[in-house]
Amino acid sequence: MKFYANDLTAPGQRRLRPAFIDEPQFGAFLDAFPDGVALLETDGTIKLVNGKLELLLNLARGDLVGSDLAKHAKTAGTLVQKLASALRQLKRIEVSGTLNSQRNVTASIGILRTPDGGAYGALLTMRETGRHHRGYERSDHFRFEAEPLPAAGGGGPLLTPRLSTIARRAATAIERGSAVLLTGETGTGKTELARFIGKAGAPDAPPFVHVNCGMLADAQFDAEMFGIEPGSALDTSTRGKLGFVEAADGGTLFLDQVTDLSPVSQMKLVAFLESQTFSRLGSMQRRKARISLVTATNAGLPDLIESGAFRRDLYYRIAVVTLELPTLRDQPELVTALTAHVLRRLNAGRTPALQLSPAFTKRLAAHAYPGNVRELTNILERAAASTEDIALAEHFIVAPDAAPRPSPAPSASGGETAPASFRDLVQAFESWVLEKSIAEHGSKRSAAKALGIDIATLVRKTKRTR
Ligand SMILES: Nc1ncnc2c1ncn2[C@@H]1O[C@H](COP(=O)(O)OP(=O)(O)OP(=O)(O)O)[C@@H](O)[C@H]1O
Repeated sequence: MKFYANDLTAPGQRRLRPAFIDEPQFGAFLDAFPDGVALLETDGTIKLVNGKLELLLNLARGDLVGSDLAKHAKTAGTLVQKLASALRQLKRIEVSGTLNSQRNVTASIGILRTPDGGAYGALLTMRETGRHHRGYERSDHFRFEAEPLPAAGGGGPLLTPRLSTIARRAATAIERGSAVLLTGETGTGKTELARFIGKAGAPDAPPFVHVNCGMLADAQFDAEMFGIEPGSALDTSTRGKLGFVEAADGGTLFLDQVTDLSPVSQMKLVAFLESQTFSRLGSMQRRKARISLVTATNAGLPDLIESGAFRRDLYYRIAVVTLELPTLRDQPELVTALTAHVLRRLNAGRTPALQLSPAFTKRLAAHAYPGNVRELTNILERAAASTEDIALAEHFIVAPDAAPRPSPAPSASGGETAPASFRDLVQAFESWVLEKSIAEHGSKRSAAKALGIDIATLVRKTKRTR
């Protein structure tokens, strides 16, 4: 069987043989490949693509077949342009890069030749090497060389013995296919740890998809989590949409602030976790998801479950292994190590270098850090911004949010200041109630529910009181 035919319109040139392309078994054969594959004419016309390539490029088969490969560089990414120009020059090429679908790939163009050396087509292959979801924030990986705390594998979080044990337990649970729930106060490093155990950012790492559940409105839940089928009635872009679950396939789905999900979204999440399958919006096809599930919250889960704000059945599914991260005030060795680490970063390229006075260091050691690691970093960054060289006690500035709050009801005697108006007093009291409730319940959504007001009202009122 010949895979090519002489082109009648251009004698001497060969083209991919149509009969071969049209074989239905051949399409099924290509679809069975785990990598993206396409067959092309030497002029760049795409003749055949498999399902994996559609997914990688986030383009529908109908848009690809019959079109010029170069045409898709804008939508799919500049890497496609490199492949197209290599094909135009009939050159073999292998390139790596990130596509606009946020997938990291290695792709190649191989030229198909007849026994006499004439080119008659090309084979494009594309292999995924790891990916991150759009909107996902990559935090810097820390390289901490100083003793006594090692950074995980030369990058990732600084690990105290307690954090190391937690990381090990989490990794073992993930290996065994158990869902891991990370709890702990804000800024204790739940996200940092989730990234570490999910190997996020490492070369050739499996996908790690970070979903901030507080940003997932009910109306967008299905489209964001499960995606939109390309070409379906719901697909306004005609290219479909890659959902978080599909993007995490083969890697980790990290649901941050999972307690911020509304009851309806919680119910949908239970259904997905129960069946481990999902359908893209606009498609009936059930798809299997192979994901490791890691969730996190800084809210008091037992109270949320007790009050009915968080579904008990969802809790049992996500909390197969629950690990609580210790606070910074419980790990003085982490304060020392992080301080050295952050100072090194701040002093890179800074002259004169920032130094900490004994008084400043003493305050660092004595502080309670309600905002944990995030707060320590902020305190050091504030000091760096407020002094040229030496951070003195006066440069130890705690943000108003973390400082002890003044009494909500100003004294009626007024003292030296003018008495506040009734409206101001009411607003001050209201803001105190709201902030206390948010701190107690761990999220604005849960606080709104507990107070019996809707989330929009709460957000509006907290903005007004800032
Ligand atoms: N052990 C650690 N080593 C180095 N940096 C850390 C460590 N723990 C936390 N951090 C840094 O502190 C900041 C806050 O950490 P992270 O976002 O992981 O906290 P969190 O527990 O997820 O907070 P929240 O509950 O508010 O979402 C980040 O910049 C993170 O990189």
